[in-house]
Amino acid sequence: MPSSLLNSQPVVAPHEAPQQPEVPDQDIYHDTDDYESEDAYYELGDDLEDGAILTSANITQSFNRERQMQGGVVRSNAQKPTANTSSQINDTDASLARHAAKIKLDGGKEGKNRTKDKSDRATSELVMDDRTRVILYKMIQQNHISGIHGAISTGKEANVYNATLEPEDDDAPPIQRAIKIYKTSILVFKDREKYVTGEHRFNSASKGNNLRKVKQWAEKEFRNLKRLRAAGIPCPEPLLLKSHVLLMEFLGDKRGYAYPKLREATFSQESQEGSENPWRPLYIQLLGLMRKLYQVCKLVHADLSEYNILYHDNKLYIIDVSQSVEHDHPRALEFLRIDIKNVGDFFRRMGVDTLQDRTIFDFIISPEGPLDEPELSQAIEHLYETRPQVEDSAEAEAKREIDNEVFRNQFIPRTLDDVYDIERDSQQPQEGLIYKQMLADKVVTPQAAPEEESDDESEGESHSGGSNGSHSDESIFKEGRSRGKKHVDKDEKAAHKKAVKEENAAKRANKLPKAKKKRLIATTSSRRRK
Ligand SMILES: Nc1ncnc2c1ncn2[C@@H]1O[C@H](COP(=O)(O)OP(=O)(O)OP(=O)(O)O)[C@@H](O)[C@H]1O
Ligand SMILES: [Mg+2]
Repeated sequence: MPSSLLNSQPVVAPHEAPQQPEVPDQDIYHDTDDYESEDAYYELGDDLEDGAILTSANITQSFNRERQMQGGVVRSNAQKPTANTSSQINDTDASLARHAAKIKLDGGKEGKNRTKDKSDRATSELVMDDRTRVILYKMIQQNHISGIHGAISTGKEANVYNATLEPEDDDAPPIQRAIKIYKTSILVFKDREKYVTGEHRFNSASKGNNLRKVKQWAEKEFRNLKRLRAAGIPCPEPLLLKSHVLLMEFLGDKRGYAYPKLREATFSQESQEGSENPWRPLYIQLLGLMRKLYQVCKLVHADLSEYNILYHDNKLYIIDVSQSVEHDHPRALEFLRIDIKNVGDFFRRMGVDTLQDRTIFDFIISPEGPLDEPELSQAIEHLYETRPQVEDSAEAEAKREIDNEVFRNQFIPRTLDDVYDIERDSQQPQEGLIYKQMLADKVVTPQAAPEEESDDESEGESHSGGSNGSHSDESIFKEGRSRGKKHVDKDEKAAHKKAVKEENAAKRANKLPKAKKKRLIATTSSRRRK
């Protein structure tokens, strides 16, 4: 690949803000410092199918799109698009290809924590198309890594490789890194669609070719990992994102062995001999992390299980957050419920006395309560202490399982519009409502909505005491702010209408007449033309 192609100007992807400044070549990588503020992808040949040959035809398309995105401002060398039209993407570029020997995709550290799927060979080939190879070469050239030493995991959606960076100090051991490369194979897309659809961060970009979609997931993972880090949730630090290739901190030892997945965790002889099941503290730890993820990061993992948690030294590390969704995603609570089930199933298999799914669900989504350790663990212990006492019989166990099953199959409305019969539901104690978090439980103060809520003040006062189901059924509705002005007193409505009318009349008085405005526009634009 000729260097002229690599150095060509970046193309702004169609879904991004056109006013973004162009970035010089060295900034093509999103680095961790400026990433959050940067909402745009800057990428060469965004519109190409993965692995496609760069021909003069699609260069023209890409150039035209770029021009359109820049509001029709054509660059000075418009006749010569910066990409090389006479070469193909898999032409070798001497300066980059010399790095080829530093990339080893197969093998890796055999034996220890290595996961492989059936089509290992095919998948590693698939993921290493020309584009990916060039990205890796550039990472080496720009000294983000020094080499790749084999796969840690080759899966359906992504391969993860172990890479190292040689430190400046020759005596120091190499710095371990992990590189996750998302696959662009068509098979994985259908499954993933549900996480991106409804995700407001990705609304405008949800349509597009495979590469673009894969880039969204990579970007999602990068951003989500940053949020987790910011919240203090143990996870790999995301270091660099380039297209569908994510460079991150390596969770493992100095020799390049990754920490085991939770399902493969082993405990010291000592902790196994203790009276407590060694899995229990990990269960408590995980529930705390799930609450923090929801409350602080505003995310639901959406694929949480013993496979996406690494374990080391009594500590859990959350990984694989590319499918995680915002807590206001239409299906967030549904995904959360599945996460809770998977986590509970695993720990039950490990012999832990787990809490009911519904109890954990409420604990995670309740806005009140602690967000940090040790208070988080204490709050969970409190849930154990206060749970209804059930005998330890097979019958009681079956009942618990039925309760869990009922909860898992309960319909979770996305909004109150989805609720079939809110009045009927309101007759039930609010504790039992799966959508109770959607109901207003606080009085809306006059400051928050000065105009409409002033007459609710007196009503509100009497309910201001309790926020957790302490009010009567009726109060649920009184306290909530109804839509429209149905609840407003007639006289007040009239007064409001009058005030609005007067305001509009005042505005009209100062308004520039249409004809005058037109004349003004015409004269200024004709002057500009001259
Ligand atoms: N930062 C890291 N450090 C060490 N090992 C990692 C890291 N990230 C991932 N891994 C290893 O790679 C495996 C797969 O990673 P991950 O779960 O992120 O990929 P994936 O999206 O699940 O891929 P697939 O679902 O296709 O298998 C993990 O189980 C873990 O063993
Ligand atoms: Mg995974």
